[in-house]
Amino acid sequence: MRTALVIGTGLIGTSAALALSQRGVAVHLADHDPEQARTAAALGAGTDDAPDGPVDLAIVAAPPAHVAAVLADAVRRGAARGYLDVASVKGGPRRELEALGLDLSPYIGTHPMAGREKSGPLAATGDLFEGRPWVLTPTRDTDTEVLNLALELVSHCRAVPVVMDADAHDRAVALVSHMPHLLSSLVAARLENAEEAAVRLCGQGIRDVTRIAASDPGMWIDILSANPGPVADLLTDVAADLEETVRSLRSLQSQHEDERREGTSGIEDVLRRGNAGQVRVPGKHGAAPRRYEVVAVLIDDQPGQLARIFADAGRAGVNIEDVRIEHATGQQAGLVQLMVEPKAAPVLSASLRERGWAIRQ
Ligand SMILES: NC(=O)c1ccc[n+]([C@@H]2O[C@H](COP(=O)([O-])OP(=O)(O)OC[C@H]3O[C@@H](n4cnc5c(N)ncnc54)[C@H](O)[C@@H]3O)[C@@H](O)[C@H]2O)c1
Ligand SMILES: O=C(O)C(=O)C[C@]1(C(=O)O)C=C[C@@H](O)C=C1
Repeated sequence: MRTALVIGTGLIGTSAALALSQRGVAVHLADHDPEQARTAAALGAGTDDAPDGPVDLAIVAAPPAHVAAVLADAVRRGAARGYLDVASVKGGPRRELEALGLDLSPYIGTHPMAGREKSGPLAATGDLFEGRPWVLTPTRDTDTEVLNLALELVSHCRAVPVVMDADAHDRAVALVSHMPHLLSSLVAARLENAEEAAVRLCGQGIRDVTRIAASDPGMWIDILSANPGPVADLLTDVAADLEETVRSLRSLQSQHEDERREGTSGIEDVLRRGNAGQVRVPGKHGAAPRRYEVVAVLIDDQPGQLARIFADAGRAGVNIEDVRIEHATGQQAGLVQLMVEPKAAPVLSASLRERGWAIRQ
């Protein structure tokens, strides 16, 4: 692929454009808000000048409700040799396109399983998709050339291609993305009118559970409107689990020992099922989940601290597999948790301690 046109230069469009530009593809940027395309261009994602003729690949990264219209317009203009979209839902946009009666052979629906709770080009990064699944939904009618262009895009973004049927994709993301998003919003919503004395105690647990609740409601209304059935089915099951959990908790308040025992076993069941589900969440680059040891380091909230820790870990010959930062409420300090292979944990702790870092157990 030599040339690409990204239509919709927000978080996802600009992230893909940055990755393509970094791999030498000439990227043109377009958005119904020209300011967004200008910002993406200023970030080095490409040019906001219109291409002279058809590009190799047009990437539509507009909100799901606009995808079919934007794609249809691009196809009618003959903007590219191949077309794809990156919307979080796949069945609805495809059916809308079919209803428009277009030849869909130069089109493939795709969905990168990476994102952020922030929108717009300023939130974009060229490495957003690295190691993440990127779903491709070819049909019998999809041109091989278009499938290859999509695979090239996925490879330039260093993502992992996963081929799926559009409706199977929508059922899968209902489970791993859409239902969890609503649950995150519901948990965060409990904080809206909570007492300040409680809110200021927020630790890492609630931060982990509520990060995605900060996302743009407009985008998520689009996503959920295009996949309401599967999400409602899952939430019905969650609601039944919640009722059962409430019953167990009420039993724990009982005067009778056997009822309390039943309550304990109900709660234990929920927690154990949670453990069993959590270990199935894939690890880095889609590999089997790994257990890492945590080396916790207390840092001052000052510029350059993280870079120094990483450099010191490098000097100790230790690869950091993952990292988490907990900010201490009301203090200029934070706890950095470095996840490393179990063998490397004592080596890293000793080496960082030697270099003056405060290690916490
Ligand atoms: N945010 C995520 O985590 C995520 C992850 C994977 C896929 N997606 C999908 O990627 C797409 C873009 O999402 P985003 O998070 O980048 O949103 P965003 O709000 O950051 O960007 C969307 C951009 O599309 C532009 N736009 C809106 N209507 C348009 C139109 N008719 N023509 C041209 N441009 C138009 C907006 O001006 C904006 O710049 C959506 O379809 C979304 O479902 C999002
Ligand atoms: O990490 C996030 O912020 C996301 O919300 C990303 C996420 C997800 O649920 O994993 C959200 C929607 C997209 O369609 C794909 C990815």
